[in-house]
Amino acid sequence: MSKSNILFIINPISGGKDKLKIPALIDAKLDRSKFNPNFSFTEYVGHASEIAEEAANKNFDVIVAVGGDGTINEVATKVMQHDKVLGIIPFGSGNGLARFLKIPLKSAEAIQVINNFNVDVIDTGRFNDKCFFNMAGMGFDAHISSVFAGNKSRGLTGYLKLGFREVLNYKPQTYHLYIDGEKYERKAVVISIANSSQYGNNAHIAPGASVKDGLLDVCVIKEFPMYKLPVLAYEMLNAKTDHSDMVEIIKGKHIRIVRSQGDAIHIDGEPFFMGEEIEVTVAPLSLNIITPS
Ligand SMILES: Nc1ncnc2c1ncn2[C@@H]1O[C@H](COP(=O)(O)OP(=O)(O)OP(=O)(O)O)[C@@H](O)[C@H]1O
Repeated sequence: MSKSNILFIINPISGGKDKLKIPALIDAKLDRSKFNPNFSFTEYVGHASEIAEEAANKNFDVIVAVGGDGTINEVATKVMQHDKVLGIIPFGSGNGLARFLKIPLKSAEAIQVINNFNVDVIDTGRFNDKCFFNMAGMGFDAHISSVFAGNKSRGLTGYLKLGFREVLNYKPQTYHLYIDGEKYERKAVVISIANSSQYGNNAHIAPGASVKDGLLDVCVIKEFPMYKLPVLAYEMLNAKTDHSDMVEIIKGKHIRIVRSQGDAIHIDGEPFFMGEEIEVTVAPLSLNIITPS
């Protein structure tokens, strides 16, 4: 069997520590009878996407994102467009997609998953012209993401501090949702469109979501009194939001969202701005990805 050229794209600012040690660890653990490895470190936002595009146009068959959901998004978009294979070494703060796919968070074990080379195919989402792989949405979390983006370092603690500060002033919005022909009007704090079940850090907003069902889960977090925040956190950490009175989940293939004003949205946790109308679709079984068998 001929060896695959494999490129590891490492994001030095994503949440995990010790990324500089990754090349040495890969050198020690990667199965050289299957792979010829190469490494690149990202230097700015969007760089992972440029590196992945270049690698896909050269002779790399497998491209590995070493980072969190944002890095995975940039790399996976190019991998999918060029019909290559994506690998993940989770190194983010949340690692939503990696956790959902049960890719080990310990790097040595994640490298072993790559060595085993079990290639699966999963659904992906579109949010207007942008691809998403784990979760995209709008509302309070997107607002926080856009404020947090100015921070030099990532990490859960800073994110939580900012969240507590902003939550007191945040006002819910009214959204018009058109899901596979049905119309819903909802006042919400957050609208999340879930491909996998979880936001990251084992917070499951859409416990019944599957990346292989050709559907997206529209999760509406309704306005709720602050004292119920711990209840929502408990429900998410225990994957119980499908029975919550704070969260409504509607599955669909084609979703149009109309809101009163353009505002921040997030795509796999990274902030962008979009206008009042957003079209969301699913591309069933469209990404080749290495998962534990
Ligand atoms: N050298 C760099 N300097 C600044 N930003 C970078 C650099 N390299 C990559 N980025 C950006 O960092 C963003 C966030 O990375 P990533 O999502 O991997 O980490 P995270 O936010 O800690 O993880 P998670 O999304 O799982 O919580 C990516 O969108 C990427 O564009």
